[in-house]
Amino acid sequence: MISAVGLRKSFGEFEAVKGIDVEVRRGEAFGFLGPNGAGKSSTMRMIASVSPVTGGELRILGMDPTSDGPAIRSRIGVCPQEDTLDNELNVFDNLFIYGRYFGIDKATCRERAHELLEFAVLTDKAKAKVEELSGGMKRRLTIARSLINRPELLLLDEPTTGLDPQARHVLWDQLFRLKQAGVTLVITTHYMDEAEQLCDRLVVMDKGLIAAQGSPRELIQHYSTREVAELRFGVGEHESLVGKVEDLGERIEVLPDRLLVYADDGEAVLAQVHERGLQPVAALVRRSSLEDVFLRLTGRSLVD
Ligand SMILES: Nc1ncnc2c1ncn2[C@@H]1O[C@H](COP(=O)(O)OP(=O)(O)OP(=O)(O)O)[C@@H](O)[C@H]1O
Repeated sequence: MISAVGLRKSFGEFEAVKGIDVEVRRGEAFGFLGPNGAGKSSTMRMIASVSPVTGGELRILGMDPTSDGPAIRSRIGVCPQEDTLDNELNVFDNLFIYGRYFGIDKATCRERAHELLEFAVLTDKAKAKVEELSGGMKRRLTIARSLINRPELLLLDEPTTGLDPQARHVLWDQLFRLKQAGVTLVITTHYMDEAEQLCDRLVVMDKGLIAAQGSPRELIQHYSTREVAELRFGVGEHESLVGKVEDLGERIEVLPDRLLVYADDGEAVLAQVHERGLQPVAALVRRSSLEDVFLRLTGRSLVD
């Protein structure tokens, strides 16, 4: 569905994407995970064929965005980071009129708009003004709108940023259903839980480059241990305690407010910590996540 080789994007002197290789296969959910400024949106805009490629090769559905932009855009759906719904129109017309832009005939537009309202659980809001919708409803409508041309490939730029946890889960369910229906999804996110929930494969992006790629499980297995013991001591004590616990794990991370000890058996680490007479203010054991992968690869946290 997408093939990028040495893909680059520059804005003047500044290189936002510094040569990345990506292959997205039909039917999968593929993620670009990375912090703000990593180059995710710049990559998505090139894939959406709305921002010119500066260097390297890019093929979308086998076509070249430089020469085949209109043909590509007619076969993909794009859900941008910011809601771009038309506040002047009601919910139904946001779908109907958008469909007309694609040259779809009125009867088909009407039929699809009704179907999509149902899919987005917004049928009873058909006549409502956009401004009356909650943030979650607006995102669902934006996704519904991006499906009006029955795209094979759907691009979603940070689909759940700014939504509360419940609204995020409803949206994930909507995306999951699309995937089951065979739509290829490409998602950018800086939420590790979103990437873990939705993506079959993902790339971790940082500073315009790909730091790692694979399935969430592969990345965690490759770059982290099974578990992590999180130890919270008094403010300013963490650095000085590293020497007392570093032999307990395969790796240690010192964060401003806690020590992370990476080991396959986190409970055994905690037992040793207590045996050594150390008394953390708080301690817990959890499974490794993509956040740990990111920390290992970049020394930074995903969400700052
Ligand atoms: N039109 C532009 N002109 C100049 N610089 C830009 C432009 N668009 C993006 N950039 C810069 O390119 C870098 C990558 O931005 P991009 O939006 O692709 O990152 P991102 O990973 O999507 O981050 P975010 O999560 O904040 O959207 C940033 O440093 C940004 O300031």
